[in-house]
Amino acid sequence: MSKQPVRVAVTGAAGQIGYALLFRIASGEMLGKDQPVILQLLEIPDEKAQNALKGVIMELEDCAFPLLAGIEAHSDPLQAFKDTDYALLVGARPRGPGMERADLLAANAQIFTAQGKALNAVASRNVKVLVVGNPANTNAYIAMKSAPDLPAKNFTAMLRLDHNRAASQLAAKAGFKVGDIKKLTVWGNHSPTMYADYRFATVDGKSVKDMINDQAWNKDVFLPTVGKRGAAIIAARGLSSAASAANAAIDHVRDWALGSNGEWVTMGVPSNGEYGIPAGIVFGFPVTTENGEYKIVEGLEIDAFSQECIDKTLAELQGEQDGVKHLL
Ligand SMILES: NC(=O)c1ccc[n+]([C@@H]2O[C@H](COP(=O)([O-])OP(=O)(O)OC[C@H]3O[C@@H](n4cnc5c(N)ncnc54)[C@H](O)[C@@H]3O)[C@@H](O)[C@H]2O)c1
Ligand SMILES: O=C(O)C[C@H](O)C(=O)O
Repeated sequence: MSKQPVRVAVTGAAGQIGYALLFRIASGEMLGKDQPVILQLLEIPDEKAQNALKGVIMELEDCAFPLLAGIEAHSDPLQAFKDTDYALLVGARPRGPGMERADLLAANAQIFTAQGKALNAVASRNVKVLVVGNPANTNAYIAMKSAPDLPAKNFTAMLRLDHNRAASQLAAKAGFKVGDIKKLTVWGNHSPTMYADYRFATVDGKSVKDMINDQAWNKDVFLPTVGKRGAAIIAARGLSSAASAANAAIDHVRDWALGSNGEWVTMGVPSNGEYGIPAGIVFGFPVTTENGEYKIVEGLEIDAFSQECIDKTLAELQGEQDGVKHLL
């Protein structure tokens, strides 16, 4: 018997990431090749954005995806999030010329407060939320705080792009196949302060740290390369990463919904105090996923260098989250 469709809301649906994301969701790459989906797409109430969204919908129709059970276009989050099972919050206010970081935080706080409230009011009580729009961890925190009737654990931020970038850099350095790496993680904020940690990583049971055995490369090449990869792509393309970000969103939600088969993946999730991260901070952690739930991998040893890196990214996040407290 065929499955009932699930509802997937995507915000910023006419943007760059949306264009790289929607077709893959509709083809079954995110929730499985047997799972019909209804897309509930949100764009700003602006003629140009709504027209662009119409064009994207025409293209979705023209793909004749057998799993695409419906498409809706909206400009109001209360309609876009109605009964939704998944919400991918991609749309955000980009930093404009002369805009200070505090202005960016405030502009996004407004968007994610409204969207959190709308999810609280109308989404499925089990909605799984992924925030992609930057600053992703803080936006997820704002949405979570604005949705007190939904489980806090259902609000997550995207660190998977950092995780995938780290895997790829390590594979190139040590000469293994990128898909063979296990037990890699990225701690903290989706920003240049993130800490990509390969101390526990293995390939065919062998330690990646031992294979590389070069702490200077870790500190001076690997971490800055992964941390500044987004900026390097903007410099090269003149636009921020979109296909790789959409790919990471697919990976994040697929593993959350369908399970990681015991493997570690990185998700930005609200802390319950693990590793000394204050409760409620949305932080990148290693997790395993099963039956639609994630579980933070606990008990890992944190050495002095790692603690220093974790403290730095935590301090940045606390600064961001303190900066929006008065708006919540
Ligand atoms: N977490 C990550 O790893 C990661 C990676 C890459 C990009 N990003 C972020 O993702 C976001 C989207 O990137 P993009 O390249 O698609 O940008 P984009 O500017 O091409 O598209 C964003 C879209 O969101 C829409 N939008 C803005 N505010 C909205 C709102 N309140 N409701 C609904 N839609 C809204 C805009 O109209 C636009 O169409 C940016 O914030 C970017 O910095 C995050
Ligand atoms: O949009 C950006 O500022 C960069 C993006 O978060 C990325 O990591 O590629």
